[in-house]
Amino acid sequence: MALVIDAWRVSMLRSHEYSLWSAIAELPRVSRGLRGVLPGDMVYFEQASASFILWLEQQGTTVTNKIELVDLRLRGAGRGVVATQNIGEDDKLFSVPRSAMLTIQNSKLPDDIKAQLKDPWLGLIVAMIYEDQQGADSQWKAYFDVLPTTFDTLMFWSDEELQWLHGSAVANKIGRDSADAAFKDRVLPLIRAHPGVFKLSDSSDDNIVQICHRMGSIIMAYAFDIETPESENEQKEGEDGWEEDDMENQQKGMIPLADILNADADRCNAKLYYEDDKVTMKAIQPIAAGDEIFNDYGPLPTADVLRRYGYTTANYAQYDVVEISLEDIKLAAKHVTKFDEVELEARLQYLESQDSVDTAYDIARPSQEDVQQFPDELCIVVNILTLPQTEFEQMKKREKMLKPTLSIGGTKVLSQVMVARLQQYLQSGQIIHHTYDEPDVMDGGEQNPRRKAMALQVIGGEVEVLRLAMSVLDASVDNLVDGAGPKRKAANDEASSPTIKRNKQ
Ligand SMILES: C[S@@+](CC[C@H](N)C(=O)[O-])C[C@H]1O[C@@H](n2cnc3c(N)ncnc32)[C@H](O)[C@@H]1O
Repeated sequence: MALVIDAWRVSMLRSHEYSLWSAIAELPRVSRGLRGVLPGDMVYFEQASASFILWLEQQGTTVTNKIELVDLRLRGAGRGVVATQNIGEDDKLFSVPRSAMLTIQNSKLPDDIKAQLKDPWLGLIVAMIYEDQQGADSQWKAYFDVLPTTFDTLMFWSDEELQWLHGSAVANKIGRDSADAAFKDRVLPLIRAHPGVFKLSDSSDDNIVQICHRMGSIIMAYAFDIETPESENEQKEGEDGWEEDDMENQQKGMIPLADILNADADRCNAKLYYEDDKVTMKAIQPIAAGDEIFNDYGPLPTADVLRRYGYTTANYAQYDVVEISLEDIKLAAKHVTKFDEVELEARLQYLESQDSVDTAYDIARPSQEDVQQFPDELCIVVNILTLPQTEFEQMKKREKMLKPTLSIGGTKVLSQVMVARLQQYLQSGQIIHHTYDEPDVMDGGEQNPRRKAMALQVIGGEVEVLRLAMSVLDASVDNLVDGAGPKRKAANDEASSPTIKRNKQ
């Protein structure tokens, strides 16, 4: 099928002219509507898009004339791609040559520096810093001009803003300190050791670490795990007779245009296919004219979408989870059983010896496909922690683990944990003062109302998971009298085998 780059370019330039001029005519109205988007930004945004499209063509990218790059800042989604005509399933949307990808291999970073960068993430960060510093001399200049310079990912939230997420385990997963340490210990010395290469001699250490954070955040939200071309695999296979592990065949890289697609759970309608010399984005279902083209970020909880990508939509709520820690479980077990530390510790040591205890567990929504609301591993832990002493001794002697069907004791422990977790969420203050549909969350002089609204969405989703879990635990009390326990999904029923499953999370 012939892909028509000219039509794409012309259509883009037309739409560029149209949107540029109509935007200028409507500036007072548009800029009021676009929070934080100033008139100068509008022009720069359009120009950067137009240059990017010309650059794609120069790089050998081919694009169907049925799609268009659009400005979605009104709904806080930056740039995106929409269908301008109906698109059929399997239709090619665009192909990007491998030579246009920004990878450490394709970068002009000197080979001796590349050789020192074994970590794919840090390697790509350094390659991007190098290319960005080259300015107009970089192959990717026009691409850098459409990449973001500010972020709403959690890495960039202030401590005060992170308080809005109080209760959610996501606040502990940001990894700012470890990223800082990696940048200071491994990237900074490399950059300082090659002042002629990186052109950052005038920048302070803090400044360079900030640049690392910018590139790291772009990679987190935009990069792909790039599959090695089949031909290279065959070559390698031929050399030593062994097929390489899939993970080893992947490197991190930026794929211009493929990464302009936004994503939303349930609305993914396109997929990237790797070929020897290029990657091709294809429609995986019919797409109607006017519809946005979406990629897939996978089944991520809202909290992780916010952490990694800096936005939230209601569609990810189906994957929301509440993390409960082993510490929370121990406290609740102590309260329910009245066992002393020694007794509880003996059980934990036993679980540890069986490789059957983890530091935290996720409680999921009951509706989540192929995911247990209460993981079997968790059920076994709370059952064993609450087992009467004689039964615990017998179990050890028999060398057989309990079934993962929740016991009365286990259910009580989990109920206690849910109550304790709910209190932690309440301490964020958000649940008390706001509800989902209270628009005043956007007002009240808050410095960053969008961030606050997104935090509220995360907390609201996780509290809903807790509420659903509590109602299942409550309802199971009657069943427990018959020893049935809370219902689990049929698909997971193999887990009720008498031996414990050993898959650590
Ligand atoms: C791979 S990029 C997509 C292109 C991006 N919109 C741009 O203008 O560069 C991922 C980023 O796009 C934004 N994004 C992706 N999907 C979104 C959605 N459904 N709603 C809002 N923003 C979205 C987020 O800022 C995310 O970090």
